[in-house]
Amino acid sequence: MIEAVGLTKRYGDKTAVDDLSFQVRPGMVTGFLGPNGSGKSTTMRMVLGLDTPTSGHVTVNGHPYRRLPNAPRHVGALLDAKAVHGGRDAYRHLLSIAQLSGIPAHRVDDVLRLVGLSEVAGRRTKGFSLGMGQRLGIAAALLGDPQVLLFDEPVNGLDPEGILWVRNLMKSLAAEGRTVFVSSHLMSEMALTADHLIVIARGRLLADMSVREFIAANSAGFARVRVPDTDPAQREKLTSALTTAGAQVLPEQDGALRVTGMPLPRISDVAHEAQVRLWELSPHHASLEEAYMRLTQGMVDYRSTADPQVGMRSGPAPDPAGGWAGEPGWSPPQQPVPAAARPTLTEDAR
Ligand SMILES: Nc1ncnc2c1ncn2[C@@H]1O[C@H](COP(=O)(O)OP(=O)(O)OP(=O)(O)O)[C@@H](O)[C@H]1O
Repeated sequence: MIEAVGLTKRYGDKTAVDDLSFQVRPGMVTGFLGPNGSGKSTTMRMVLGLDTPTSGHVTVNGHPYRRLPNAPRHVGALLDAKAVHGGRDAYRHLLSIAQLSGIPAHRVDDVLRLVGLSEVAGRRTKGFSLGMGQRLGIAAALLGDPQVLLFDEPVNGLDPEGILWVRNLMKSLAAEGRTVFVSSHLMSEMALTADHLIVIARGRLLADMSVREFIAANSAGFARVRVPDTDPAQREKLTSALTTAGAQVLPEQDGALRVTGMPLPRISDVAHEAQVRLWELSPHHASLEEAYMRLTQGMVDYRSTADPQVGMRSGPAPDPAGGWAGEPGWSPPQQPVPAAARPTLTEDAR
């Protein structure tokens, strides 16, 4: 268990982490989300005793990291996979960590096997690809067979097979009763991996709840409605009838309509009364990515010039009723969505 109470870190005028309190419990994967520069890495560094809080405190299994007896046997972390002595081979890199931490040497072979690097154990790490470096970093985190694990962006640079492997690894570590705290920018991946979410922005806590509760609380469901493509006038007619009846209607790029503020049976009735035939009337379940974008809108410090959120912001305000996104039986998308490349960053004019 990781517990932060009033955790605060200031660098001069900059408050990187601001009065943060949360618990990361064992037996589940807890996702740590936040826009760039929101304080995730600073928080993780304070958990690991690499940075000292300005005020507040954070403990691991009841002790500050620096006072944990034999800390590497209790806590493993992947913070920066590039922070490796490139002149050493993978085996020696891990062996030196094991020796410094009093971990038996046979664990090196165990973790190399676990992460799939046994065959390249004798190769210098400076020739490693980004994905191999991530696997080596994960191996180092697992060396002490710790009960508490922190991973900062563990799927960075991994191919789809590697991403699936990390997902299954996180889940199996949690299923063994370990505490797994993982930050990521890949919302689709978090939806598939995490049970619980801690979301921060500008150093402050925005949400601490299950993935399912998070989506229900931060998204509004909508209906997709499609009329026969052969008759554009029908689309106009339906848009007008639905708007008159109190719904909000937005055109989708593929010709369908996005309707909010009206239940599906009522949409069907309005279409029937307007004598418009429907080819599609389907509920849309918001994704974690959409819910996250809504929650953190206006709280990002950096934004790309070609803003990928523009389409989101033109949508209606969040519906406090939650629409049908919160219905029982909701489940996250099963197909991983390709991750958007990180945009070029420009400082937001605030
Ligand atoms: N050593 C430092 N000195 C001064 N400012 C710092 C330092 N470390 C972090 N910061 C600032 O604190 C804020 C939080 O940074 P942090 O790296 O924790 O965010 P993050 O959520 O991990 O970001 P990202 O998702 O981009 O990795 C940023 O504005 C950053 O510039």
